[in-house]
Amino acid sequence: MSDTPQLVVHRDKKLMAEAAAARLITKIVDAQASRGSASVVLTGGRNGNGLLAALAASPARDAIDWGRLDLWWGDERYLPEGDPERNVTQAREALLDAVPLAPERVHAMPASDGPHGTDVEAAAEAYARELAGAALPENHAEVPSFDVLLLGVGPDTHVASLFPEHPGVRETERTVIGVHGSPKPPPVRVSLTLPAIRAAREVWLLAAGEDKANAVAMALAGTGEIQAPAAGARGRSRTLWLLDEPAASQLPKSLYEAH
Ligand SMILES: O=C1O[C@H](COP(=O)(O)O)[C@@H](O)[C@H](O)[C@H]1O
Repeated sequence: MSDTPQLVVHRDKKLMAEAAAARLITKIVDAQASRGSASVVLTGGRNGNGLLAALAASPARDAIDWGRLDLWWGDERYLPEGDPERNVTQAREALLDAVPLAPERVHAMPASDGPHGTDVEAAAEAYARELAGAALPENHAEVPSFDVLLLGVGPDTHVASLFPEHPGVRETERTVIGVHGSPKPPPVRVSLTLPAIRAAREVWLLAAGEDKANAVAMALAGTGEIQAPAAGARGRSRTLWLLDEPAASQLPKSLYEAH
């Protein structure tokens, strides 16, 4: 596990999204070149969707072999298929509908009008089975060895749908959970847990805007993961925080160099 997070701070959120998109394209192309395919876990939220929109606008997106990319989600709002608040709906609008993905490699989390109906626990178990089925024996884990797992950081330090002091952030066994009573609407969600997140090779945390400054400072100042879930999101080989200057404004300047 990479214990020391790396920080990259960009001038503003547009540059941050463009630079993160360029970084992700390179990472996917490299993984496809060395392992034949790549796997990325997408996040919802403003910064995750900003990255996807920047990727859609980049001419370099054609360097990716879209048919050899697996997409997973870190969390989902448990709503009907096509609901505009679902993370997958927003990702489709930002990027996925514009690129030639293999449909069987787009692993959206279940919807509330799907086979599990309102039973979000059954939906979480089904997604956990799908992840376990995709894990290779050499991964020695219940989830695939994701190349990059993206996480938007909420103003309260939540990542995926793991909220401060909420039961989900204490989960140590399961890889996917149903979330009830989320402090941020909608109240019912599906989320990867911290153990599943920590199986990724690289975890990239995205935060832009002054409303994220306190959360970023808390998570990077040694606050525990129960109080600040973002502090518990670490990759096996790298943990990278991608910020804009307003989001980094409460960090000591000695921690980073602005780009
Ligand atoms: O609800 C969610 O919020 C977070 C952060 O969103 P943001 O708009 O404050 O950047 C996101 O990471 C998560 O996937 C999403 O479901």
